[in-house]
Amino acid sequence: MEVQGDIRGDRVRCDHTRAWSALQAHFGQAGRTFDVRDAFAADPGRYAAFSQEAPHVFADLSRNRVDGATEALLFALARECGLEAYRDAMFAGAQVNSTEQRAVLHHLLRNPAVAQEGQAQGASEFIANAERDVEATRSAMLAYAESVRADAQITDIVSIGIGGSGLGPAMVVAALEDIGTPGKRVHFVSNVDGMELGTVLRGLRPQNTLFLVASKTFTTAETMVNAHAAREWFLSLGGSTEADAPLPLARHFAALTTNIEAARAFGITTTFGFWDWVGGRFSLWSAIGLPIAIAIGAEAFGALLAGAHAMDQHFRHAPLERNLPVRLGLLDVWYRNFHGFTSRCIAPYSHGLRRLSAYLQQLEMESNGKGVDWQGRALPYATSPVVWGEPGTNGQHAFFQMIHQGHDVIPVEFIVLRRGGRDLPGHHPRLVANALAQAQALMTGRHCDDGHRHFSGNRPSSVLLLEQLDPASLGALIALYEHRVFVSGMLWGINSFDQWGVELGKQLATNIEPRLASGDVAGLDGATAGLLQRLRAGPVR
Ligand SMILES: O=P(O)(O)OC[C@H]1O[C@H](O)[C@H](O)[C@@H](O)[C@@H]1O
Repeated sequence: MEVQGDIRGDRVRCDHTRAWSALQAHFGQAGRTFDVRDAFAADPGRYAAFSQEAPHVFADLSRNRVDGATEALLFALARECGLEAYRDAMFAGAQVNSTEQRAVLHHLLRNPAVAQEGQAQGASEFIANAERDVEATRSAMLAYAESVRADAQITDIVSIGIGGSGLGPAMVVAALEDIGTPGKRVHFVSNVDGMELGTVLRGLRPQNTLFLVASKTFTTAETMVNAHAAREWFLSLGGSTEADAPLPLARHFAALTTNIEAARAFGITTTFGFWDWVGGRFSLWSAIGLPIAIAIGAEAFGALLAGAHAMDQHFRHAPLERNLPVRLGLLDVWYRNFHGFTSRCIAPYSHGLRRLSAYLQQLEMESNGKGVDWQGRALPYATSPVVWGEPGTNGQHAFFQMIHQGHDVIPVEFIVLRRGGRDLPGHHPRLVANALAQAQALMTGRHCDDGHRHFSGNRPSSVLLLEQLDPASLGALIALYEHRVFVSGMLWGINSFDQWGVELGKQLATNIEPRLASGDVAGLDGATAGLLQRLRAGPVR
């Protein structure tokens, strides 16, 4: 298929720029000793200058260790690296996933123009074809979702998928459970540990269950093992592979995949496709989002897409200085490579967002946890921070001790909703007060001569404020994170869209599994051989 040119040659790695050297000097002179409290005292306009409006999201970045001079250098860095041209090239369909020679076009999945106008003006043939495919698949998938919602016989939907084929839908369905369809339970199964699927199946009846097998490749070992086990369960309880039988497999299984042939070979006739230009961790907007569409309906799914599209437009068109994904991505580089902060804590003050950290771990760490640049050269600097977290206020009673008083500085991202989900009097104000208090405590600290009670302060945090947790806000929030990862990954000179680092372990597991039965330890390292022999002292089954 024809795609736009390969623009790798236009990239400049961050450490090969003048701005990088200038930032190093700036860090030595001012960055290392920067105190946010002094910055507020010196600049009454600081809150406004470091606030950023974006679609559905308002960000307060004022409690970070940056000032105008720092940001000016970071914007210069972005420009020298060629961020704007690279961003535009991604949107135009260039093969920014260079190690797999693939375009990166998940944004097309949420572009309403694809449905309204068909082919965009001036789009390449490749993009025009992709847009047609998107529209056809989206209509079919949403019609199917509505038919499942209207089907009173189906009470339980079991989505089997892992990584990008599980985390996004599971996170979104949890976040939007308030608008979930009554009478439909959506379950997610990822782990190859039979405890997970077994526990879900225990409460189900085959005639009331729809299985969705979600796998981009339709080869992922965990998903295939679980899908085959689900199939066995279904057939053992009266299901049949015959189309005209009373309980046909074809009616109770659907597949979401780029590998339609493999799904058909499995016996699944209802399939919804997507394409190699949708990375797994960017795929919840595609057919992989079918469990979401069943849970919340086609209209709300459309609102999720529209929120993400609004953020796409902001990222494409806002000047760098007022561009929220850009400002956050640059902050990530500043913290990781100059301050040397190794992790970032995600603290959503929202029970609905309880799976957000897990989702972001894949999005950020699988995208940017790389050690070589796009040409395969070893990088002399760190890339992705560790991303972790738990919803507030739970985290406060667990690990916030370390964030307030531990040796490491850990920037925190507070996610706060103006309006809470359920109207239980008093809960939401208390939740919000806690988020604001934590951010305040981290920054201001509190002097005490007793070292145990001393809070050093000057601990950075950001606040992302949403009106409420609705589909549009959630779509915008997720797209914000996607683009932020693009920005920092671009500056670091890495390919944010491959994941070669997951391959070796998969291959070794394939080699080890038969050895658990045979006991053959030939050629294994001492530790693996020792553990294998110990495990064989009793049956592993
Ligand atoms: O959707 P699948 O092909 O089943 O892949 C599921 C997941 O497994 C892979 O190993 C990758 O690490 C992920 O990026 C991917 O999302």
